[in-house]
Amino acid sequence: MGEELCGIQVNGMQFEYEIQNPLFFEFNLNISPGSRCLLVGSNGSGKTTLLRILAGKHMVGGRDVVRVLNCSAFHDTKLVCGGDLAYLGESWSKTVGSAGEIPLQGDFSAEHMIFGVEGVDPIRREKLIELLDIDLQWRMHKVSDGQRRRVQICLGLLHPFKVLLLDEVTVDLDVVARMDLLDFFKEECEQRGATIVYATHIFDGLETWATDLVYIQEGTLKRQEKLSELKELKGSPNLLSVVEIWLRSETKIEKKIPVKTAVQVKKSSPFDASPFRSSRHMAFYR
Ligand SMILES: Nc1ncnc2c1ncn2[C@@H]1O[C@H](COP(=O)(O)OP(=O)(O)OP(=O)(O)O)[C@@H](O)[C@H]1O
Repeated sequence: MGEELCGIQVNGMQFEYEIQNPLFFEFNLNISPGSRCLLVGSNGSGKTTLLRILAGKHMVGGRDVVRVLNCSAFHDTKLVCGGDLAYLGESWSKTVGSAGEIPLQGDFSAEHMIFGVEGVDPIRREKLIELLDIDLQWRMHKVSDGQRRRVQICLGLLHPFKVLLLDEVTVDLDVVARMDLLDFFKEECEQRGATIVYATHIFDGLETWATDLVYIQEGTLKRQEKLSELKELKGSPNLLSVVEIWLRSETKIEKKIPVKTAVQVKKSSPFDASPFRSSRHMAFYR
């Protein structure tokens, strides 16, 4: 199969953060090229984890399990290095000891960062700077969250991606920037055949933007449909109300995990490994 015919395929994927409790088990997904696919699900359903796996940030199974553009998302590093696979997710941050993740606020100018990326088409760069209304003199330690986010998005889009994975990136943007960006993404799919997977809880304007929808619950694929064929959308005011009904009617999923995978663990108190176990340690958090 030629690369251009491939989008994203996941075949029998298993992934767990905790060995006795896989988040994804025998998970399959097929996203065709040129789609603008919304990834929906409640908090903790696995959207970010799935996008990070598709972005090659976790090694999951062998080379055949997670395929993007007919390459292994994790093993074929040329996907990301060459710019074909782009991921825009969590905001720039760094981990600082006990403070955890804090926003990265070095004194860099927007110009320094954007023009520091090599091999970029200057016309595409100008277009993105204008689209995102970026002032090249912005210093990253003195701008608002939304302004910093615009620079991050610009950097992520400088190379003409073939597959773009978006994790709630428009959340800090004002309504104009968000709508302009969505129009740009639509253009990229229609003109270049790019594929986009977009995880979000904000559905405004997405009924006409998206072509496909994937709904997951607790790591299980519940629905995958063309938006134009989504029956519920015909009888509902908007996508928000359709998704709201799905999420409100969720019931616990029992995963059929083979006994040898479901390692039996000794019953222990949830506080055994907790930093809050000792009241002496709690003093740090007062
Ligand atoms: N680093 C981690 N270690 C252990 N468990 C994790 C880790 N990250 C996520 N999880 C768990 O995996 C599950 C899926 O999390 P994930 O962040 O993928 O969900 P999500 O659908 O993106 O949620 P949200 O809508 O809140 O962003 C959650 O139950 C979460 O607690």
